[in-house]
Amino acid sequence: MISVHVLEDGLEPGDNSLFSNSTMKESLFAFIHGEQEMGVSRPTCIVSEPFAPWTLEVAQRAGIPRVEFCASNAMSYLVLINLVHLYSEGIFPEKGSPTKWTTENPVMLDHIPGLPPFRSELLGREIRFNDASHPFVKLLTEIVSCSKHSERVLINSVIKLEPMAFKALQIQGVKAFDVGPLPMPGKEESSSKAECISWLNSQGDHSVIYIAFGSVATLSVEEMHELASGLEGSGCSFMWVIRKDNRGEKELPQILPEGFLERTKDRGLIISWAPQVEVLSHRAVGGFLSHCGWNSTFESLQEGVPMLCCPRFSDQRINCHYICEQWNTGVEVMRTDTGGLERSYVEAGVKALLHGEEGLKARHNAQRIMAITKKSQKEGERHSVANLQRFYDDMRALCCISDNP
Ligand SMILES: O=c1ccn([C@@H]2O[C@H](COP(=O)(O)OP(=O)(O)O[C@H]3O[C@H](CO)[C@@H](O)[C@H](O)[C@H]3O)[C@@H](O)[C@H]2O)c(=O)[nH]1
Repeated sequence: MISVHVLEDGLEPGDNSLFSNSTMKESLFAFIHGEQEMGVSRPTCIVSEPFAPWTLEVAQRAGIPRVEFCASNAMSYLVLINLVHLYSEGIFPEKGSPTKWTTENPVMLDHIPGLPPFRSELLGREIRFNDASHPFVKLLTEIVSCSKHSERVLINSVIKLEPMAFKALQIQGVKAFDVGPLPMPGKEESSSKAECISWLNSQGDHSVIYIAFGSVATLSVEEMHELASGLEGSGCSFMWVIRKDNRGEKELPQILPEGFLERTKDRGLIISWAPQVEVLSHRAVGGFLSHCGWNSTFESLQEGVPMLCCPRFSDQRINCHYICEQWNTGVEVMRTDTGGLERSYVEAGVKALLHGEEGLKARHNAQRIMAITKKSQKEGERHSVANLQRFYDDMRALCCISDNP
């Protein structure tokens, strides 16, 4: 049974200072201490997000282990804990000096022990730093140090999908456990479920492109226009999630090209939140245009749906690399020189995925991976469940907790 306790964080609404916060530190310690006093349900460990290194100090004060949970995959975790090392190798140009590498002119990085060389552009612009005093670099240094003190790292992935990254973690001494895929909690607006499914029921097999950018990434109005025009030009049916927070106070006609809704009303459905897993498992869905968030990537693989990749930031480039180059379960939308969306590229990508040779191959590979996932589930011994149990047993042993305290 899971019981949820809400702790005081001392933050103003909208303040996301998760990384270091003394109120949270004290609240968490007081909570653990209180539970320990009561004895019956004393915590065995702290399971912490890597980006909250302050939880290590709380765990040490409470005398319990800290374990990390990585909501993304093993490769992303590996990159995270090696970034400071990459910075110190000088792979990022000094301010003012000519760029050593760019997206257009990538170089191969071979600095991560245990990992084959990978293309530099997998590391997005937002994490390319050359200044050791930058707050992000300082945070990373703390993350790396805490990671070394973590008993285990639970990763929301499966080893069969990324054996090399798990191997590299092992080589680097990280005790990584694959515990994915973990189910995602539903969201309130799933009341659109009946509408979505009934609309999909009226569409042909594999004829619909589903478009969603997860819960964080947003598109500018210009990008919305390019995406909409590309969809229109493709002539394909589409289901498009435009979150309320991505349109603010504006109504749909204000953020989409003039007349777009009217012209596409017979073949398009726009909603503010979809029952994504149900949508992906529907026979009518032929492809998923996605930002490549890890959960979306995983869900698409589990349902055998090929992807049209449009990564935005963070681990999404790594996920896109897996999709397009390792598993071959999708294709990437071409970008403009400045990295933006362009209608003709969107149109070409949608057509290629739904009707082209590349799309057919991607679907075939996605279905092959889906079959592997389903098979291992059927065998009843889901590796991840076994790993979670093993982790739990280990933590209990570490804390010397018996069943009858
Ligand atoms: O209309 C929608 C849109 C999304 N989802 C669900 O929301 C989740 C979205 O997760 P994900 O694809 O991982 O995207 P984000 O929510 O943006 O995830 C953040 O966290 C991920 C895990 O760390 C990272 O991989 C991403 O880069 C980061 O943006 C998935 O389970 C979807 O099924 C819905 O149910 N309905």
